[in-house]
Amino acid sequence: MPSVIDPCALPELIHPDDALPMLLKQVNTISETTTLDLADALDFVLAGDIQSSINLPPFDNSAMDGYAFRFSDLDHSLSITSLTLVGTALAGHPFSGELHDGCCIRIMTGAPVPNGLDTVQMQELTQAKDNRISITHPKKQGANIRTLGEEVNVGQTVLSKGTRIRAAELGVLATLGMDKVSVIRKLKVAFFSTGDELKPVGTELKKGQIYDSNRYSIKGLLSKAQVEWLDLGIIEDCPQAIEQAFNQAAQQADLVLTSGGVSVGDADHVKQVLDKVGEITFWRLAMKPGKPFAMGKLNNAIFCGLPGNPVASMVTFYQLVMPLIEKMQGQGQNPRLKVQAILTNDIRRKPGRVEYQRGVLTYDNQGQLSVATTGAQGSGMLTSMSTANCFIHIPREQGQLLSGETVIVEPFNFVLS
Ligand SMILES: Nc1nc2c(c(=O)[nH]1)N[C@H]1C(S)=C(S)[C@@H](COP(=O)(O)OP(=O)(O)OC[C@H]3O[C@@H](n4cnc5c(N)ncnc54)[C@H](O)[C@@H]3O)O[C@H]1N2
Ligand code: MOO
Repeated sequence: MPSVIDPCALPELIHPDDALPMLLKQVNTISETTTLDLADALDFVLAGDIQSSINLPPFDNSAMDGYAFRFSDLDHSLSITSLTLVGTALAGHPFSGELHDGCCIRIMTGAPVPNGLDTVQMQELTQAKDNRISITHPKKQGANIRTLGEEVNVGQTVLSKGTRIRAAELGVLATLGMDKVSVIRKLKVAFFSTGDELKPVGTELKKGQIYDSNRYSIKGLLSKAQVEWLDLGIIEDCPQAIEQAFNQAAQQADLVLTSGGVSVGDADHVKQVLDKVGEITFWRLAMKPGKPFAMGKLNNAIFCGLPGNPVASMVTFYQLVMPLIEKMQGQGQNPRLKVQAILTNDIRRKPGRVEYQRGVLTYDNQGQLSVATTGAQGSGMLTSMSTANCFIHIPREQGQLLSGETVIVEPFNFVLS
């Protein structure tokens, strides 16, 4: 029984592992699709399965620069056979001459292997003298040939609905010869910061004011998530102004994100306004940072209220909003990689909330994964996110941790890197 509990860990707080399915249950995938030129499709999500209309490779071709011949023409009582050179095949320029017994052709990587020849030997294992080529025997018939359809057959499903088109998928679609692709339209996300203390960058600060950093980190995250975003700026701590911004955001977006004003302070109006003009699905999670995270609905839009503390807003975006965006965009959930690592410093903490400490994960020359925290973990210290390459996941009931203990680490994926 732990002696001291985190005073912020009220019993009614929802475990983030329970919050995520609740959150995902509230959202549907966008049904509208659009057809794009392949060149414009990067980072969109496929609206349907992709079946190949061709075989890959479309013809037998050489995997090496060398010589093509019939395996049966080799004298298998020897280890080297001399064959007669009768022509050349280059990529894009097939050989079209006669092939008699005991002949070979010079062939380059990617060139079609003529009907009747069945094996290629790489140039380095051959010797050319005039039109005679001495070939060191390959181990087997068919060596160094990439055969028709060995990767993909006509009609085969190559990519599934819900796949995000990354560089590799763009290339795969091009390999299939597709110039157009049907995708799910981009999610529209509106966001604003709340807080009378917030000033835009490029202006001068008066006493008590700070710069609005959250709109920038959230914009960065939204850009990585490949959504269409609408920045509604900084909204003052005034219920009427927040209500007006909510209405504007909900008219234009599928998802409305705010930062700040979701805790219990006298100027924290976001939750009350949401309660008035929309509906609250849940509020306050047993997570650190990120406790006051709120989720709800604003007319047809989904609402997520991120806490104002800059690290809390990024952590809740990554842990909760990102999976929600993935679902709304029709993408399968990206499984988050988690690994075990040896902690190299003590962590003092009280049980009560799941914690996402910022860490630096390293792989040492003994083949060991080690992790150190980035230092002070205040949820206002955004430099801790910038220094980190991973989260150290600490379970709700865990008390302090000592150097040398094994911890679970979640390396940042492309959204945070
Ligand atoms: N009595 C309690 N106080 C607090 C609690 C609590 O449970 N009881 N929770 C704490 C936790 S945990 C968090 S996280 C914060 C979150 O509060 P809010 O979401 O209401 O955020 P604000 O009060 O508006 O701001 C918190 C903090 O962050 C700064 N901030 C806000 N917006 C931005 C921005 N866009 N860019 C940069 N920095 C921002 C703001 O100035 C405050 O310092 O509440 C705790 N309090
Ligand atoms: O722990 Mo709060 O959730 O970020 O400061």
